[in-house]
Amino acid sequence: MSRPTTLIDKVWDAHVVQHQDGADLLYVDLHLIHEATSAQAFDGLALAGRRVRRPDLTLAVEDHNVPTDSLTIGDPVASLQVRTLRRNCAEHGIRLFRHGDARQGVVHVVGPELGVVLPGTTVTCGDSHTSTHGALGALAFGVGTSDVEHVLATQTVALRRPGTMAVEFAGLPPDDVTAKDLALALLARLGANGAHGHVLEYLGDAVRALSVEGRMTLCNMSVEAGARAGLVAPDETTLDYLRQRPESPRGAAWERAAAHWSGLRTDAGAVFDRTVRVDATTLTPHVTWGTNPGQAVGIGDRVPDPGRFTGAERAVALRALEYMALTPGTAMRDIAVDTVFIGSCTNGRLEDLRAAADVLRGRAVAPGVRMLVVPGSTQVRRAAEAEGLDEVFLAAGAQWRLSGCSMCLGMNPDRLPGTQRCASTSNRNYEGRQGNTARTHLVSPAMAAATAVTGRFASPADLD
Ligand SMILES: CC(C)[C@H](C(=O)O)[C@@H](O)C(=O)O
Ligand code: SF4
Repeated sequence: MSRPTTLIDKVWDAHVVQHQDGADLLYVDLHLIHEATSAQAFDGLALAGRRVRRPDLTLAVEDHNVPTDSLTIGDPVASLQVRTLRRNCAEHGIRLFRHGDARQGVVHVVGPELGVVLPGTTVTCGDSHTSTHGALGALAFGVGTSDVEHVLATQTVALRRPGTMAVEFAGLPPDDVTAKDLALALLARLGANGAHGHVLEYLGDAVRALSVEGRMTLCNMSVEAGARAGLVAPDETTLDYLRQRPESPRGAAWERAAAHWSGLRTDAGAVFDRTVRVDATTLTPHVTWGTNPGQAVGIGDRVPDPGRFTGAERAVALRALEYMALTPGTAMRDIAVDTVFIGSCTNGRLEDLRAAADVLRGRAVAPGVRMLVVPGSTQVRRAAEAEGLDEVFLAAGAQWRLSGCSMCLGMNPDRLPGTQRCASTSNRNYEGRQGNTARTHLVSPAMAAATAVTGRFASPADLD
C-alpha cells in the first residue's frame, strides 16, 4: 500500500507537470482574473507575442475598482483599469462579468457560486484571497502579476512545494461563534505570519458543521496567517452546495465527479509538517484591536497592555495602539465606531447578509453611525432582495449597495474619511486599508450588525 498522504499533497501531486529546480510546475484548472492585477500581465503577453493558452479556463470580473452606488465609473484611473480589462478579455476571448452583469461580483464570491470551482482542482488568481476557494476542496493560490502572465501563456504555474499544516477546531463552538470568529481566534493564536509557507487543511467537528459559505470565510483568512492556501476536504455539504450551481457538472459527469470527490481526503495516519489544535467549545465572538488580523480578542476582553508582549511584538503592539488611538485596559464594548461595513469576499455572501439582517430586524442603526451593506456579488444581491433582506437593512437605516470590493480596501469611492473607526466584516485591518488614516476593526456580520445598533462594539447577545 502506498504511504498515507494528505489531501494537500494528493491534489498537488495530481497537478505536477514537471519538477523543476526548487519548484514544481503545476497545471492550473481555473484562472480567475480581475482589473487590479491583470493589465501588466497582458502587456507582458503582448510584448512576447503570445496568446492566452486556455481562454476557456480563464474567467474575469470587475470588482476592486467599481463604485457600489453607480454603474458609471467616475474615477479616471479606475475607469482605465476596467476598460483595459475589457479590451484584453475581448482580444483573447475571455469571459468577463462586467459591473452591472447579473453574474458580476467579487472574484472569490463569483467563482464558487457559479460552480466553476471544483474539489481536487487547482485555482490561481492574482489576488491573495484566492485561498477562499479552498472551501470546496480546491488547492487555490494567490499569485503575483508575473505568475498571472505565466498562467495566461501556459496554463501552468511554478510554485515551491508548501509545507502542510493541520488546523483542527475540536468540538462544536457556542451558537454565537461564527466562521469569522474561528478565523480570528486562530489568527490570534498563530500571529500574522504564523503559518508562513504552509497550506492549511481545516479539520474537526466545528469545520464539518460549517456551511460551504462559512468554510469560505475561514479559508479566505488563511493568508492572513501567512499561509499559501487553506482547504477543507469535500463532504456531503460540499456536494449539496455544488449540486445547485449553474455551471457545475450535470448527469453522468456529475456522478463520475461526485464519486471521485468523495474519495478526496487525507488518509488516516498521514503526517502533516505542523499541527495546531483549537478548542472550539470555549471560543467567544472576536474583534480586532490592532493593525494586523492576529491582534484580536474576545468581545468581553479589553484592549491589551503592550507590556504583555515580548520582543518585537511589543513595539508592533505599541505602534498599533497609537495608530488605532486606543488606551490599554479599555473594554472592547466601550469603543465607539463611526462606520459599519458588511461585505467583501470574507463575509459578503447570502448567509452573512442573513446573519446581519437577523440582528437588525426591527432595530435601528445608532444615530451618527453610517452602515454600508455591500453584497459580495450581484447574485447575492438578488437573492437577498428576493427574501426581503434589503428592506430590513434600509428600514434600519443602512445603505444597500451594488456589489464590489467596496470598503474592504481603498481602491474605489467607498473609503473611510479621516480617522474614522469602522467595524468591518473584511479581512485586513492594516494601516490605511480603508482610507489613509482610517481605523479598522474586523468582526463577523452578526457582530457588525449588533455594533451598528449600539454604536459600540457589541455581540447580538448584548441586545437582548
Ligand atoms: C488588489 C489585490 C492585489 C489585493 C490582494 O492581493 O489581496 C486585494 O484584493 C486585497 O485584498 O488586498
Ligand atoms: S473583497 Fe477585499 S479581500 Fe476580497 S478581493 Fe476584494 S479587496 Fe481583496
